[in-house]
Amino acid sequence: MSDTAAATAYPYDRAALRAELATLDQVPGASKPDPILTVDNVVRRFGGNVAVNVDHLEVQRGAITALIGPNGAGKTTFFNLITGFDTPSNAPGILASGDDRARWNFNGRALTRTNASRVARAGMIRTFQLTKALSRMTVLENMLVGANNQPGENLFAGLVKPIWAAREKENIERANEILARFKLDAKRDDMAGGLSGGQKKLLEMARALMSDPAMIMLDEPMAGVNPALTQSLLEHIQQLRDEGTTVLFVEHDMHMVRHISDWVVVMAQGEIIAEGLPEEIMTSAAVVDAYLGAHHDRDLGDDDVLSTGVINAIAAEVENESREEAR
Ligand SMILES: Nc1ncnc2c1ncn2[C@@H]1O[C@H](COP(=O)(O)OP(=O)(O)OP(=O)(O)O)[C@@H](O)[C@H]1O
Repeated sequence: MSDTAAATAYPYDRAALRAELATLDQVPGASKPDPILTVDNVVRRFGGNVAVNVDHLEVQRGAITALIGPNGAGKTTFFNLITGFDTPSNAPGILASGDDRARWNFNGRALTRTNASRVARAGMIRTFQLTKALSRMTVLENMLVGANNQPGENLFAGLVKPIWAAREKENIERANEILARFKLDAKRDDMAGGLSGGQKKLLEMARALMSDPAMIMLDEPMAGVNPALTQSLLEHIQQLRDEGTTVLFVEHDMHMVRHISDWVVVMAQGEIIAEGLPEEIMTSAAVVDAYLGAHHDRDLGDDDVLSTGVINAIAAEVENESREEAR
């Protein structure tokens, strides 16, 4: 790409995207210039425990958005809901119009309460905190499971050998390309069960790309990855964004959050309590005070800083500020 093309290739040019994000209100539920995902009124209860209670969230197309928050904040449950692996607790048809209050739209399509395989076909693909690599299949076979044009998915195509064979060939070629990019090509015929934890994470991300998603949702991509593979994972995520894929990821590793995200959403006790640019979310005076108290010399990159107490302190701080502004 020429320099001029790169400079005008918004939203995939990071500097332009960042500049646009910097003009936004840094408040929970902030409107984005071009949201790929919009979520409203999503509630999930487990008995008396409200795990997720998201009023409104917009995820900017083409950006890397980090979803952070302490253990039990509701991040994974939120991922499960949006991707059809779980269903909201709001009763459908609660409005007089018979409309479902919980709703989310992705890439121009209503996906509320849509099952996981349809969500995947709509272009929203997720990975899991604990990798779901199928250990008794080879690496290549795992990749083929990720293709969303598998012959078996369509009875007609499955029965007609030429269509089946052509698709399989196409899928194998694509799998080979992606495996090479992730430096897993040498492992192609090995059982996935024999890969290291970090390689399984890479395989999971590689498999997610088989269906060419518009948005990839990564649940703790760095957990269990050794330092040697960390850099490689970071580069893959940034490369995806640079190619136009929207990335939404949950992560406890604050160095990673600060290093690669364009926007940060903070969740606590099921709610979105703050949103903003990474440097502002992690260094704004209110947040630093709330996180660190007297320890101003400490780096917010430290994982342990994100304790529940600290997040609750931020929530209180944000609430106080909005109350003062309302006066
Ligand atoms: N299947 C379940 N049954 C009962 N409670 C659940 C279930 N899944 C999650 N929860 C509860 O919902 C809340 C949110 O959990 P969730 O795993 O979504 O948080 P999280 O932010 O992803 O945490 P972590 O960072 O530790 O992964 C927690 O209180 C958790 O105990």
